[in-house]
Amino acid sequence: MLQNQWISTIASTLRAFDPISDTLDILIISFAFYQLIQFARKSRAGQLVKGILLIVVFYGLAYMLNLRTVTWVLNNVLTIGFTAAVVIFQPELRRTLERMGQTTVWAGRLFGNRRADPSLRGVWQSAVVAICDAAEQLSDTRTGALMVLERNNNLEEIIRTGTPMHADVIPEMLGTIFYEGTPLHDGAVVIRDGVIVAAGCVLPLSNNLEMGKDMGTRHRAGLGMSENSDAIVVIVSEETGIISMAKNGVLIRRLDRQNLFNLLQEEIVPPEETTETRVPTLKNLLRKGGAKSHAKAE
Ligand SMILES: Nc1ncnc2c1ncn2[C@@H]1O[C@H](COP(=O)(O)OP(=O)(O)OP(=O)(O)O)[C@@H](O)[C@H]1O
Repeated sequence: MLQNQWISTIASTLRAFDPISDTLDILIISFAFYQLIQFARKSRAGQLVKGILLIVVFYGLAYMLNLRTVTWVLNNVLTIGFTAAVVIFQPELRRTLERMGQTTVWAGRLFGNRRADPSLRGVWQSAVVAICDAAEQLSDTRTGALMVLERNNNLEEIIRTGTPMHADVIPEMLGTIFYEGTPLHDGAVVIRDGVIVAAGCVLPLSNNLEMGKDMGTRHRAGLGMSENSDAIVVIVSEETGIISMAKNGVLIRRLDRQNLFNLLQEEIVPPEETTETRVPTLKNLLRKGGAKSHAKAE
């Protein structure tokens, strides 16, 4: 009897299946679950998600066995727990939403993706050479350094914690900033569009428990910055002289000048302008539109 009921339910569900909208439905839900699992795995919310799943399983069992009081308690625990989780994991959720908002290449270009702006290619190319030269020299002299290379995520809040400046990226300038004893040597330098825009900046520290004991707070700050934004961070250890690069919460260690150059070239230097990349950005169109109307007015 129960079996027949199940079969007729499945049959009616299959009959109502719309290949287009239902496939889309399944794909969206699968993607959402995949993102949720990724979020749980990457953040400290992993244990919490396991706990919630356990409560959901108990809730299902209690419901099937018609345990009314247990069902009522678990129902309330889940409702309150969900609200509490949103409050407790607000930073992680915010970061995840910000990551989702990070534009794809095309959308990025449309809204003015600096990473793909060919007009910055020259300035970034010489900045990358200077950063590599400086990192090598600082490593030789065991001078600690922290350099944040801004990409698409705006680092205005970080810049505000330091001293604003506008200086070309040259090895001598970086060497002077990080020379112990100078007022700006503590903290990080922020480089935007191939120009040093601030020094002595305070970065968010990473909570990563897997970081080696041989790494101090400088590395923790560099890693934290890369977890909280799409910036690339170059770190020179004061103790060991080891050069590292942090990207998306991953630290690549023991780089020599050539390795660092190759990585930065790939990550930071905008590609050469070709007919394919010559896509008008919304920003440029607005700028051009503004310039035209300005010219007409004159
Ligand atoms: N939150 C932060 N933001 C920016 N810079 C930081 C931050 N925390 C530490 N630093 C930088 O790191 C320096 C101190 O780091 P610490 O002494 O822990 O590292 P260390 O022992 O020199 O090791 P290593 O350089 O190998 O990481 C500070 O002087 C400062 O310049």
